[in-house]
Amino acid sequence: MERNYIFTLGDALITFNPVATGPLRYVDSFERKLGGAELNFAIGCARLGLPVKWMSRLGGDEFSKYIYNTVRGEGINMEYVKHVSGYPTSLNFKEILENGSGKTFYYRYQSPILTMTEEDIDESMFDDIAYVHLTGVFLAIAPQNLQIGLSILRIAKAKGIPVSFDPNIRLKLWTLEQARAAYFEIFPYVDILLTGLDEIEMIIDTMPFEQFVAQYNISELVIKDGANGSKAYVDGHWHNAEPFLVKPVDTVGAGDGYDAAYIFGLMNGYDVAERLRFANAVGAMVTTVKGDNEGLPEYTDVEVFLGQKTLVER
Ligand SMILES: Nc1ncnc2c1ncn2[C@@H]1O[C@H](COP(=O)(O)OP(=O)(O)O)[C@@H](O)[C@H]1O
Ligand SMILES: O=C(O)C[C@@H](O)[C@H](O)C(=O)COP(=O)(O)O
Repeated sequence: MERNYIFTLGDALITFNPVATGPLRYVDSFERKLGGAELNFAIGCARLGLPVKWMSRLGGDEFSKYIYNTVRGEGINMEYVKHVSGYPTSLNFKEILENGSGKTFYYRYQSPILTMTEEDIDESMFDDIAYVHLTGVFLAIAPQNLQIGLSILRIAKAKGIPVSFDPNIRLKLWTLEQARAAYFEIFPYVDILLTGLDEIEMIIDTMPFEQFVAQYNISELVIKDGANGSKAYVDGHWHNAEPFLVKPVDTVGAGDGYDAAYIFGLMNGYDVAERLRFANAVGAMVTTVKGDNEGLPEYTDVEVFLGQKTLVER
């Protein structure tokens, strides 16, 4: 069987984007949108043209139907998405400031994904998988999710499937100590670590990056740094990539889009410099559109952004 799919799993959110910037308490209207770190990643992959499977659980409410139809419309494989009744879709209200930076206010107590167990993971599910991508948001949502994540990673390791991981640290969902304990169980399975600069510093504290990757046998440490661009430590060398100058309106989702773009680069044989440049472009593009995933580009949009192609508009 051909291995061509990317596999990810996580919780979907209905994300309410404020129509005005500033403190949430003064915002009286919101736009109903879609979120969830791994789902944003899956949409990012699908828009770039990569086959992707997103595993999840959806409730039986109206929001879950909207999510199902939207995700299906993006062309994401939903073989491992099931509806469960009695669990309402989780909500996320965003606060956005003038500079596009955001805060998250979760209403996420009984997510449908709490019904997922280790028994839902089966070796045969990975026969056609080329890459596995997990993030710390899934791990943070329920205590049993670490064991689910580890089962997936053990299968990936046994089958030689490369694993990427984004800690996506969310201290509104768990404590730093809980997060670190889980991450250090995950790291030995990780090939490509995609992380924010501030979060990797929180996780490994004063340990030098080079020592950390050697200790956990991580082949690529990719560090995202917002408006400063990104860098990677690969094969014993650091590679820096300049940021693109954009006017951000909503920075939430840039990291998820970056991850999808970086994996796209790997799957298409880009060298490190090309991967970083391509992913920087996608991250920057995401910040220019309101919503976690509305700014995720198709491949042609990136070519246009990079000046490699001219679009005929009318
Ligand atoms: N304001 C910005 N200007 C230009 N590029 C940006 C901006 N914000 C994010 N990016 C791009 O998106 C990437 C991911 O954003 P970042 O905020 O660092 O991710 P995360 O949310 O995972 O911490 C950055 O490394 C950069 O390439
Ligand atoms: O899944 C969540 O809890 C939050 C996501 O919906 C959120 O949009 C997100 O993860 C964005 O992350 P970023 O790409 O690091 O900004």
